[in-house]
Amino acid sequence: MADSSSDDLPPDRLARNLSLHRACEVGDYGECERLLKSEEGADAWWQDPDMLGWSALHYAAERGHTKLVKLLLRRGAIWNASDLLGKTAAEVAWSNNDEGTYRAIFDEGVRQTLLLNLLERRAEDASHAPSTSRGGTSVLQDGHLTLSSNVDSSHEVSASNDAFLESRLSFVDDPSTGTKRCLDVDGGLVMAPWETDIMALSASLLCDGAKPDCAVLNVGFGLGIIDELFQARNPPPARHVIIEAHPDAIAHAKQLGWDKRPGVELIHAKWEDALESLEGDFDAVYWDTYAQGYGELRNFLEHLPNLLSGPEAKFSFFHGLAGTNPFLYDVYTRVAELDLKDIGLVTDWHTLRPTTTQETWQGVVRKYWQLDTINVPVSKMDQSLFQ
Ligand SMILES: C[S@@+](CC[C@H](N)C(=O)[O-])C[C@H]1O[C@@H](n2cnc3c(N)ncnc32)[C@H](O)[C@@H]1O
Repeated sequence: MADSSSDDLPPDRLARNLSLHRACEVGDYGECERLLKSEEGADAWWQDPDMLGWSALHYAAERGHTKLVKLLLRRGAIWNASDLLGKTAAEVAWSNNDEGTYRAIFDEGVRQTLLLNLLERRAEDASHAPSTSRGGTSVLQDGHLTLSSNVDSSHEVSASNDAFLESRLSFVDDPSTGTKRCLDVDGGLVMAPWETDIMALSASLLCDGAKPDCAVLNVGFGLGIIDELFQARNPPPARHVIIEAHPDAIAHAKQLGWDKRPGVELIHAKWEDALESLEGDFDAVYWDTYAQGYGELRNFLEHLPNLLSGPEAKFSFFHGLAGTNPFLYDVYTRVAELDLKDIGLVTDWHTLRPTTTQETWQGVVRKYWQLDTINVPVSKMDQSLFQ
């Protein structure tokens, strides 16, 4: 929630903010316009700490006043502000089956996120903000989306790719399957067997129908689950490149013999560095790293056109961005789709209902996945560009 307790506000401003909330509740568009217009007006972003942290947007969304929702968004309402229970206005609309209002907030979220991504890319050289997707709170801390959260994970290694790569990993028994899982130094789950179904779907979306002597690139070894799935194909890929940056993950891969498998090239480097010298015409490319967020995925996309072998080549990635909040997850799905379109790729989303149990999260610092279904993408060059 925005940091503004009622005690901090002068009484007249507090009164105007409360009036705005009441006007939003009853759908008085004219009164809202009046309150928001004047220089001394109400704050569209203000959240009432005495009312569960609701904002004017929550009230307007709850009552289905779509036109008012749009007005508030134009006048500074925060599209992804959550109340004290963690609910955004869009989720309130969704729970009322109000698709129109949900859509209005969703569109604004996509617009703002794309804009922020663009600005961030321009400012990239000046400051490279740390970000998280896997491992960190699903509430992103990278400036793309800032939703208040009770969990402060900024001190954890998953908040910075460099800090993560300098810290130790442990490969330990997974309590739900007995096979291995990989944890970071803070107990963040880097990779675990519950994701095997997701990896299997991704591998089959990428490789079904590929030519027998295909070339695949996997970024991020983790437990090597998707790599095993690529190798299990008949015949296995003629060329199988794995880029992995963490020394402990490389050691684990070597222990499993990945450095000696025929056709496999195990590259110990950050993908950001490895791609500079990687010769590649890949038929399938998969991206799944850790302690990186949407900004890094977007940077990776810029390399994709050079990596893909041609119109039939495919790309996929682990979409865990905002994996604890269905609304933000939807926004990221759309933003990724638009960014992929920007580089000439068309994306199909396949949904999967992953199975997790209580044991999946035993001994783990945070449950980074809490949604019922995951969106698994497969992208291919827009065929209409070749006609
Ligand atoms: C979630 S795991 C990948 C899991 C894998 N898909 C599997 O099936 O087991 C993420 C991996 O990405 C690696 N990684 C993190 N940052 C990286 C970077 N900048 N470049 C390359 N690999 C990176 C981590 O060390 C980790 O091994």
